Amino acid sequence: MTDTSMGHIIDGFGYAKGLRERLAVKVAELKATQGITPCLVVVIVGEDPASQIYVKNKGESTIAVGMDSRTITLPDTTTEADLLKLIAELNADAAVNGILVQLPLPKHMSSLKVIDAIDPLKDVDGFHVENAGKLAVGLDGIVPCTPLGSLMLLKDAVKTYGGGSLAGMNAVIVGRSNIVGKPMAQLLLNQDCTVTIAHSKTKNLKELCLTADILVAAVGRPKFIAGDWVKDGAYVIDVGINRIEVDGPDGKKSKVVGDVDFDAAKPHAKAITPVPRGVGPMTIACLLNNTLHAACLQHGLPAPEGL
Ligand SMILES: Nc1nc(=O)c2c([nH]1)NC[C@@H]1CN(c3ccc(C(=O)N[C@@H](CCC(=O)O)C(=O)O)cc3)C=[N+]21
Repeated sequence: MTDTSMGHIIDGFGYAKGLRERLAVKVAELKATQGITPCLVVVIVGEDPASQIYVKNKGESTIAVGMDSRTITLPDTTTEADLLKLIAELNADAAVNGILVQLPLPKHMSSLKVIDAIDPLKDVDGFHVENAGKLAVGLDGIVPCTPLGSLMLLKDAVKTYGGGSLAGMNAVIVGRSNIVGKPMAQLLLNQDCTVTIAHSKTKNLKELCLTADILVAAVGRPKFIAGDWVKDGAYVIDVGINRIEVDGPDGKKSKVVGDVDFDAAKPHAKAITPVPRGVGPMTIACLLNNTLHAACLQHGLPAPEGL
């Protein structure tokens, strides 16, 4: 590749580190001026080892920015009624500012019902219908962490490498989940992008992707987006976190890859997020951002600005 204005790697890890540092300053201010220490409670049901790693990371990052962190681990055999009862207790506990119930939940529970039970003001995932609805109609609410973090990276990259705003860009989002695809579409629409949401039934997906100035991959399938699906000069945001087995020097080992074939896509892209160290660390940093935001809302204080 001779064109040095292409293939920039978006440093999500570094951006997230900076965001966490700025959050730590705001948390210290809130403590000093209001005597409030934001508290995040993470609830995990079952013993899925991958989930436990994320939960441990979340807890450590929460403490590192000066917030209080509690993790509640419940057995797989917990009933939905028991989980709803716990959520009601956390809703009523004034010391708790944010509640995150780790997904997916065991099959015998309805995640919609569980999320619906969380006080929307404490819903730091931004998954409650009230927060989803606010985002859809353009009211201030809590915005889901992964789309929020993705937007921050995208705005920064377009500013750095494109010189302008997102207005008028063609955005194609591959994936229509409530957690990433749909809220990402709302955020990009609010930025005056022309947004298309693609999914498993979309016809001519490759051709559609090739129209994208902004391509967001949130399908959950390793390397699903091939290099020749990326238009030259596009901004590529890879939301996928897929653990795959690869051959290492001493047998099989596990590795994390995205939904985009990074090596093949990079020469086409203006800028692209890697996996790991792209969107993932931003998800955690935005969770802390949302916890601080939630604590402010609950105390009738304005949301922190300039982060
Ligand atoms: N209610 C709920 N909210 C969530 O936000 C939520 C959830 N449930 N369930 C599980 C998924 C997964 N998730 C990740 C967050 C950060 C990284 C992350 O920081 N990954 C690093 C390391 C990846 C690695 O090496 O394993 C990276 O991408 O660089 C990964 C995964 C949040 N989730």
